[in-house]
Amino acid sequence: MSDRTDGPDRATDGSRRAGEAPAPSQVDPPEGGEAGEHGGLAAEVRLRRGEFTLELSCGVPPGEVLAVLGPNGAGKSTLLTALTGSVRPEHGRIRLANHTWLDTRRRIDVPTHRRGVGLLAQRAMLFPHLTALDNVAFGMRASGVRTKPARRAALEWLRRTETGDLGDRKPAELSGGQAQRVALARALAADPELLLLDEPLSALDVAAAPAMRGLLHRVLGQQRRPCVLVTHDVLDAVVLADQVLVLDRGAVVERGSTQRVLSRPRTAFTARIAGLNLITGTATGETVRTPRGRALHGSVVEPTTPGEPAAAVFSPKAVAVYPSVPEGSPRNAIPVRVVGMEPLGDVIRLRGETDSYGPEAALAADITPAAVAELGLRIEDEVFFAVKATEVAIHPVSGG
Ligand SMILES: Nc1ncnc2c1ncn2[C@@H]1O[C@H](COP(=O)(O)OP(=O)(O)OP(=O)(O)O)[C@@H](O)[C@H]1O
Repeated sequence: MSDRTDGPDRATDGSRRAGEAPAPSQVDPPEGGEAGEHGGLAAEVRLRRGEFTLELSCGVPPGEVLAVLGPNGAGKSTLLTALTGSVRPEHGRIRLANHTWLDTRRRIDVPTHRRGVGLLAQRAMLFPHLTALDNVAFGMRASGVRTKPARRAALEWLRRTETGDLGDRKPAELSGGQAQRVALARALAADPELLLLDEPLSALDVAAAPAMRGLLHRVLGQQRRPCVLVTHDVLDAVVLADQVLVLDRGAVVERGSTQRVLSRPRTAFTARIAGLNLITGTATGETVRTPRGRALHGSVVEPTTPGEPAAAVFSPKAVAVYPSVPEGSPRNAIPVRVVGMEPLGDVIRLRGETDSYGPEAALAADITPAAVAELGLRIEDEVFFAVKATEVAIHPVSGG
């Protein structure tokens, strides 16, 4: 994600100013279906940028967080620009509860400053000449709230973001983590209908990020707005999101509850961020047969139809490493070339590549330093990654 360019000359990061009602012509009677019915977000967009096309639909019920994940260039920022209104899709409809922000068929396109979007970007982008308190009060002041009540409300938001004692400080006197908390208070104080979190922790150092993640968890848990979180960090999705949507090349490749998507990945990208091994092929009973004719035996965790695309998923912890095919063992034995070794807590993560299983067969095994030493392992060694069938979960690839 790139930094947002919304400078401090824009009220509340492009949010609708507090108390400002949406334009009456864009207020629709409630309609059935999707998240919009419940006051949530319902969006479907098709947006071209040069050679790239983003085409998706998504919904977020009120109070829920949707994490958008995906490799670089997948279209995550583009989705946010469509939601904020800074780029107009060729086709689409975006609704928040009974407000239509975009309907290309009906020629409705509510401008950014009239959409109720609260944005927390990578960097806080506070007004440098204002105190933290006045930064938070700014949106309310700009929409006509008098100084005293605006400051009172701002102080309450600072308290909720655990920065109540920092109200008198200027941004230059705040740490990165403190400034980001104040920016969160500012985004929430604008009373947005939709909260967008654009890599909100990626610019924080390793000490500040976990604390801010914890704060976001508490604050998001208390509020009723739908929230879209773009992140590269799977931990953000695990801690903060109810639902996950994985984008690749402008399309949704996986979606569902965070727990389901990350425990049963369907794509190599999701498996990698979830820290799992994935081999894809076609289902044949309790086996996944790879395009190169290999079979991986496992346990079916979601019913598959013979011949349909299926994934075999297993944890690096379940892998044992052998210098040759383990004899007489009911294990899958996958020939790999060791391409990397790195410490991971008290184990060593071994990275292996195999040509025999398929294009995405980069696999990991977590073994003890003692085992690495005993095997005398070196990069480029040819070994076998062995995994018991009971440790391999088989599920269909379609239907995400
Ligand atoms: N203004 C633009 N004009 C043309 N193409 C663009 C423009 N902005 C983005 N793109 C292209 O759109 C695609 C999606 O970009 P986008 O920034 O949405 O991806 P992303 O998932 O946010 O990536 P990252 O994780 O690297 O931030 C890329 O191929 C990018 O080159």
